[in-house]
Amino acid sequence: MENGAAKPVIVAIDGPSGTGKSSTSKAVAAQLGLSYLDTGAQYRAITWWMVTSGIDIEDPTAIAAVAGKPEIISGTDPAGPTITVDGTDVSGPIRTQEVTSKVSAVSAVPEVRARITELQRSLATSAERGIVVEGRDIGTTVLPDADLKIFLTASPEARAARRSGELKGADVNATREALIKRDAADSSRKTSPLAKADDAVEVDTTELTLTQVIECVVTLVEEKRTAK
Ligand SMILES: Nc1ncnc2c1ncn2[C@@H]1O[C@H](COP(=O)(O)OP(=O)(O)O)[C@@H](O)[C@H]1O
Ligand SMILES: Nc1ccn([C@@H]2O[C@H](COP(=O)(O)OP(=O)(O)O)[C@@H](O)[C@H]2O)c(=O)n1
Repeated sequence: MENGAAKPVIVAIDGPSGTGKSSTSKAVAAQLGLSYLDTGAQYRAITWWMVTSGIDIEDPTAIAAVAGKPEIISGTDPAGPTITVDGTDVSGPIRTQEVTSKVSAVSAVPEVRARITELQRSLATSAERGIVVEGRDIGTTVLPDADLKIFLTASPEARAARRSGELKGADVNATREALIKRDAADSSRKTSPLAKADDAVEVDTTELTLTQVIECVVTLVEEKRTAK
């Protein structure tokens, strides 16, 4: 490191849907001058490609056979994260209900995970000042040596209320059921399930404001940096 610049810091933030991973990670990265990676967006992007390419989502063998085909590129600036598939901006299309309902099946396929995990590790090691990476298996599998691991949780009711607030007109009960179903699929898959790493700090965000969660994580990162 030249001129005593801080060593890169790697932060892993995992947890189920609607716990605040994306909003927290983006804000923490922006505040600390770090890169930011939304790994869910990568799984959504490969799912979007499978759907638009006519691949049968119910057929893991068919998914595995083409998992290496699409080129997925993530831009890691927290002020404007980007995601493209074969050069096409897919930041909008990856958020549709169709992709959301199919992403767990696609991301359970080991060949898909191997491919995306490789991309994630490469982005993490090339981030000059460090990176905040958010997902489901970052602390357990993708970056087991991360400097700091956070596992965010919140009650299903709070998570559903947050999510249906984003999706105009969405029914809270239907959103809650869909979240619970996706969490169950993500937690029970064989390869790299959603799980808290043994050395992760668990933060229950149910009763916290987003600002409080961001402050809590920034403080934990600063503590780790000082100790490094
Ligand atoms: N602690 C919080 N309190 C209230 N709303 C929150 C909190 N954290 C996040 N949110 C809101 O909940 C929604 C989902 O947050 P997001 O960061 O996308 O979660 P995740 O990435 O875990 O799915 C967003 O609209 C966000 O602004
Ligand atoms: N590290 C990760 C991140 C996401 N995923 C998958 O991608 C899906 C979408 O992730 P996301 O973070 O965009 O989901 P939301 O919490 O934003 O709804 C998850 O439900 C998982 O199936 C994964 O398997 N591993």
